[in-house]
Amino acid sequence: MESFDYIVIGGGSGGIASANRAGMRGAKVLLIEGSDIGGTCVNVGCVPKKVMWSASEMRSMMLKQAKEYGFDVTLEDVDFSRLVANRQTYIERLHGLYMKGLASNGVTVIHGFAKFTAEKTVEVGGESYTAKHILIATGGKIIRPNIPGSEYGIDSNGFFELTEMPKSVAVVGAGYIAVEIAGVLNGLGSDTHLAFRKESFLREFDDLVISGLTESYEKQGIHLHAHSVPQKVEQTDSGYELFFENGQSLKVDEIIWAIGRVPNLDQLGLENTQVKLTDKKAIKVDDYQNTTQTGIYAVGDVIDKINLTPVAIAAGRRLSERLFNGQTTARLDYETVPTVVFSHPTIGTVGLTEKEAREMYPGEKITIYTSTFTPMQYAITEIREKCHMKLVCLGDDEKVIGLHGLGLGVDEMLQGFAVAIKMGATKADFDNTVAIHPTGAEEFVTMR
Ligand SMILES: Cc1cc2nc3c(=O)[nH]c(=O)nc-3n(C[C@H](O)[C@H](O)[C@H](O)COP(=O)(O)OP(=O)(O)OC[C@H]3O[C@@H](n4cnc5c(N)ncnc54)[C@H](O)[C@@H]3O)c2cc1C
Ligand SMILES: NC(=O)c1ccc[n+]([C@@H]2O[C@H](COP(=O)([O-])OP(=O)(O)OC[C@H]3O[C@@H](n4cnc5c(N)ncnc54)[C@H](O)[C@@H]3O)[C@@H](O)[C@H]2O)c1
Repeated sequence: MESFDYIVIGGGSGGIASANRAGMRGAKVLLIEGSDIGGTCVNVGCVPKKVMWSASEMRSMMLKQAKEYGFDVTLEDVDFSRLVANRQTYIERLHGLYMKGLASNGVTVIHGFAKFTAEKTVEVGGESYTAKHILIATGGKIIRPNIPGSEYGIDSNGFFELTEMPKSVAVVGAGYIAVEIAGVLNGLGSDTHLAFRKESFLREFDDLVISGLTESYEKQGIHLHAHSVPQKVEQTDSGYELFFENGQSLKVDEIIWAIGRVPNLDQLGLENTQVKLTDKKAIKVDDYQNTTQTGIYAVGDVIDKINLTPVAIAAGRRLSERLFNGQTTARLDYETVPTVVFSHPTIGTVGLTEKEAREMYPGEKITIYTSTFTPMQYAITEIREKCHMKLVCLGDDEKVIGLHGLGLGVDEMLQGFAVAIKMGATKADFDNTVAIHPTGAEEFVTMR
C-alpha cells in the first residue's frame, strides 16, 4: 500500500488549493478526483456561469444602449452553440493549467472515486493508499424537490449542457443559482419565469438590494412568481407544465430546478471512520477544519458553511500551512466574507444586512446610509437602471459592519471595500477617502 504525507479527496476549488500548498511546502501529496479536474467551479459553476453572464450582459448592452451611443448595431440571434463551444474550450484550457500547476508542485493525481476502507486508508479502483493526514473536499451535489414529475427538466449541470436556448423557461428556486440563471436566460432572449416559494428571492440579502433587483428583473421582462410552491410537473407536446400549490401553472419548453445543494458524501465510506456529521448532514469540523477524527480534515461545500470557491480555497491553503509549514494557528476566519450575485445588474455584499445588525446589536446605535442613483453610463440611454447602495454602521464611531450594493459594476467594486471593512473601517474613514469621479463607486465614500 503506497503511503503519502497527505491525501486529498476531491480535485475542486478547496482540494486543489490545499494539495498545491502542501506540495509547495514539501509534503508528498496524492490528489484523488473522480470526475473532471477543477470541480464544480471550473466545470459547472463559477467559470461557465460567468461566461454566460458576460454573454447576456453584452447582448443587453448591444440591444439597449449601443444605438444611443451612436452604434448602428443589428443584432441577430445569439449563436448559442458557438458560445457554448468557446466556453468549453476555455474550460479545457483550465483543466490543462490545473494539471500543470499540480505537477509543478509535485502532487500525484489519480482519477477515480475514493472510499475510506479504514481510518487512514482510502481505496481507489482496487488500490489502497494511506497517509497521516487526509482531507475531504468532495463538494456538494444538486437536489430536486420530492414531487411528481421532478425528474423532468434540468438543473444547473443540465443548464451547462444546453446546446440550444430554450424559447421559454421556468427557473425554480430563490437562491444564487436560480436568480443568476434566470438573469442569463432572459438576457439572451428566453421568455423567462422565476418561481419561488416566499414573497421574494435572495431573502438573506439586504432589503434594499432585493427590492432593487425585483424591480429591475420585472422591468427586464422576467416573469416573477412569488408564493409559488411547486406541486407537480407534467409533460406537454412541446415541453412541460409546472403546477404550483396555489392553483396556478406554467407551460414552458424547459424547467430548471435550482432549489439548493447538499454536501456530497456519496461513496465516501465515512462509516469506516470516526468522522461525524452535523444535523444538516455536512461534515462536522472545528475552527481549524479538523473533523471528529484526528488526521482527517474537511473544507469547502462538504462542510456547508459558506459555499463559495474563494472560501474553499482559503480554508484549504491555511490548513496546509498549519499541517506542513508549522503555522500552528493558521485558520480561516469565516466572518465578513464578501460575496457577489451575478444577477443583472449584480449584487455585492459584505458584512451584516440592516436586519441582521439590528438583531445582533439590540439597543445599540445602528446608523444606515443609503444612496440610489442612475449610473453615468445610462446618461444618454433609454435604459435608466438604478444603482442602490447601503452602509450599515455600528456605535458612535460608526464602524462599517455592512456594505451592500446593486447596480452596474458593483461586482468589481466590492473587493477593495471588503478589505477596508475587514480592517475595521469607520464611516469617517470612508468620508476621508477622496472619491474617484465619475464612477459609481464614489457613492460609497460620499454618502450623507
Ligand atoms: C452554478 C453554480 C455557480 C456558482 N458560482 C459561484 C461563483 O460565482 N462564485 C463562487 O465563489 N462560488 C460559486 N459557486 C460555488 C462554488 O462552485 C463552490 O463553492 C466550490 O466549487 C466548492 O469547492 P469544493 O472544493 O468544496 O468542491 P467542488 O468544487 O465541488 O469539488 C469537489 C470535487 O470532489 C470530487 N469528488 C467527490 N467525491 C469524490 C470521491 N469520493 N473521490 C474523488 N473525488 C470526489 C468531485 O468530482 C468534485 O470535482 C457556484 C456553484 C454553482 C453550482
Ligand atoms: N455568485 C456566487 O457566488 C454563487 C453562485 C451560485 C451558487 N453559489 C453557491 O452555491 C450555493 C448553492 O446555490 P443554490 O442557489 O442552489 O442554493 P441556495 O441554497 O442558495 O438556494 C436554494 C433556494 O431554493 C429554495 N428551495 C428549497 N427547496 C425548495 C422547493 N422544494 N421548492 C422551491 N424552492 C425551494 C430555497 O428557499 C432557497 O432560496 C449558494 O448558496 C452559494 O453558496 C454561489
